[in-house]
Amino acid sequence: MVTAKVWVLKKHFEGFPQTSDFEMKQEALANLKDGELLLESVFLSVDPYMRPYSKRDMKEGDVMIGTQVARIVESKNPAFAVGAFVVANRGWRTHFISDGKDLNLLPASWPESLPKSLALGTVGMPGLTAYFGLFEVCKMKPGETVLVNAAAGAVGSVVGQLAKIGGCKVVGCAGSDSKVAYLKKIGFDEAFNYKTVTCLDETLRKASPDGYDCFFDNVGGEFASIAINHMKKYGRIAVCGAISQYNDTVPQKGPYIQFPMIFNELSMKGFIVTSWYNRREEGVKALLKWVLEGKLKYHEQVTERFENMPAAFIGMLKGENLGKAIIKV
Ligand SMILES: NC(=O)C1=CN([C@@H]2O[C@H](COP(=O)(O)OP(=O)(O)OC[C@H]3O[C@@H](n4cnc5c(N)ncnc54)[C@H](OP(=O)(O)O)[C@@H]3O)[C@@H](O)[C@H]2O)C=CC1
Ligand SMILES: CCCCCC(=O)/C=C/[C@H]1[C@H](O)CC(=O)[C@@H]1CCCCCCC(=O)O
Repeated sequence: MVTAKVWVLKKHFEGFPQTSDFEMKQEALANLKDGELLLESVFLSVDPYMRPYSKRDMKEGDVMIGTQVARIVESKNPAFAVGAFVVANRGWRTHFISDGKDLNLLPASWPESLPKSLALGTVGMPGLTAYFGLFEVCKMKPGETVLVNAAAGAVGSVVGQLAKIGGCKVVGCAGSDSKVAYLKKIGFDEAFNYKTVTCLDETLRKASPDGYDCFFDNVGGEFASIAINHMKKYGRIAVCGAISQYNDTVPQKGPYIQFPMIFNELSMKGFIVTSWYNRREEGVKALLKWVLEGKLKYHEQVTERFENMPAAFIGMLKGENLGKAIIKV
C-alpha cells in the first residue's frame, strides 16, 4: 500500500497567504482496481490562480488545487504504460490513483533534451495563455506595439517573446532589476522595473511615445488604470489576470475607464485559457517548435522537495520567481 503526502488548506487565506494556512497530511491509497493507475508527481506547479480560486471554490480541509507532471508507476489500464508521463490536475499530492480519464499524456514526440516540467509552463497552461491571449484575444498584428506586465513570469515571458516572433515591438515591466536584465536578454525592446520608476505615466510614454496597440494585462489595479490611457486608437486589451488585487482584503477603487475606452474606441476582453483548449494541440505544437528552434527561451524557478510547496507558492506571489515556478518532488 502506498501512502501519499498531501497539502491541505488548513485556514482560508486572509490577505497574503502564510505557511501556517497550510497543513501537510498523509493519505493511504487503496490497491488498484482493474482500469486504474498509480501515479507519482515528479513536478508540481504553483500558480497565481490558486489564491483567488481557493476563496471561490475551496473549503478548509480540502487538498490544495493544482496540476502536476506525474509518472505512471503501476497500471491496470492497458491504455497507459508504466513509465509514461502525464499532466494531471490532482492538486498538491505526491501520489494518486486515476482511471486515466483526467490525464493528458505528454506528446510522444516530447524531446529528451527538454525538461518535462515545461508541460506546466512554457509548453503548458501558461504558454497557451500567452499564445491564445496574444493571437486571439489581442489579435496582435506584425508591426504593432505590445505592452505586458509581470513580464518576467511564466505567462509574461512567453507573451513578450511571441510578440517578437510575430514582428512587434514589445515593452515589458517586472519587479526587480535582474528581471529587467532578463527581459532585455530574451529580446524585449524596452523593459523597466515598475517598483523603482518615479512616474509610471512618463515611463510608458517614453517607452512608446505613439502608445500601444495591445496591452496584455496580468496585473490589473493601478498599473492597468494608468496604462489604459496610453492605448492607441482601436487598441486591444487582454485582461488575463489581476495579481495586484488577489491578496486585497479591501477592494481597490476604480479604475474609471470610460473616457479612454470611448475616445480611443478600445476593446477590452477578459479570458480564461481553457476556453481555447479545443485548439490545445495546435498551441502546444507551435510552442514546442519555437522552443526547439531556440526562438522561445524559458527559465524555471525550481524549488526542491514537496515539503516546500507553500513556501514556493508564497514566494511566487511575492515575485521571487524568474519564469515558471516549479516544485521538483
Ligand atoms: N486568464 C487565464 O486563463 C490565466 C491567467 N493567468 C494570470 O496571469 C498572471 C501571471 O501568471 P503567471 O505567469 O503564472 O505568474 P508569474 O510567473 O508571472 O508569477 C507571478 C508574478 O506576479 C508578479 N506580481 C506579484 N504581485 C504583484 C503586484 N502587486 N503587482 C505587479 N506584479 C506582481 C511577480 O513578479 P514581479 O517581480 O514582476 O512583481 C510574480 O513573479 C496572473 O495574474 C494569473 O492569474 C495565468 C494563467 C491563465
Ligand atoms: C480573478 C481571478 C483571475 C484568475 C485568472 C487565472 O489565473 C486563471 C487561471 C485558470 C486558467 O485559465 C486555466 C486554469 O486551469 C486556471 C483555473 C484553475 C481552476 C482550478 C479549478 C479547481 C480544481 O482544479 O479543482
